[in-house]
Amino acid sequence: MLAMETSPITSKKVLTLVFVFGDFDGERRVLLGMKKRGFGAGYWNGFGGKVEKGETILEGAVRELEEEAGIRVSHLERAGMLWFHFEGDPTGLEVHVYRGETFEGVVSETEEMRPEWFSLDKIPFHIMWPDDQIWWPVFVGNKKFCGRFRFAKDQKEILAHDVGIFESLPCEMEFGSGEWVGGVLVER
Ligand SMILES: Nc1[nH]c(=O)nc2c1ncn2[C@H]1C[C@H](O)[C@@H](COP(=O)(O)OP(=O)(O)OP(=O)(O)O)O1
Repeated sequence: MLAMETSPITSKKVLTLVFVFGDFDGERRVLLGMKKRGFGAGYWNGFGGKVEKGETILEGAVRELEEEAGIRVSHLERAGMLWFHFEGDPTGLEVHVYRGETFEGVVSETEEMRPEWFSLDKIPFHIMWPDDQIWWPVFVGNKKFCGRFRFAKDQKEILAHDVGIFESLPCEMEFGSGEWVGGVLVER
């Protein structure tokens, strides 16, 4: 197999992604938001965004959830880390994924997101980032995970990826380490 040509990553953006789960008469659901503008507009996703100067990643996650869905959480569990690299873009994304189980306040639509509860057997993967269906089963299985995805320039096609289950986070795997070979990540 030939190594695929990749463009280098020279900087990264640290982002958060929060999924809140709830029980509705015994049916487990997850709160997703339809992104109304910006990066990933038109996709259902968890809530999150950039971590600001002076706040921890967890604080950033809590703030974004309140700004985008109107709810406050006192506890979020660290669930996974995802790295994204788009061909031709030197800035990689380091996304910290969190899970929440309880919250205060009323779920509300905001300028950025239209929230809706989805039963776990009706997750709208066809209207989500294409990587989501790959790591989702590990995430809902309550395993800690790390995943790396290399997207084509069109931000739709996944050229290479791998997802691993880890005992604890951050995982030993590092963003940008290893070499992408024909869809499988090969460690250097
Ligand atoms: N491939 C991917 N799969 C996924 O599930 N979530 C992704 C993703 N790539 C990015 N995200 C998430 C991380 C984060 O929660 C969100 C992007 O947040 P941002 O706040 O950066 O977006 P915006 O362009 O709206 O930013 P602002 O310009 O600050 O409003 O999308």
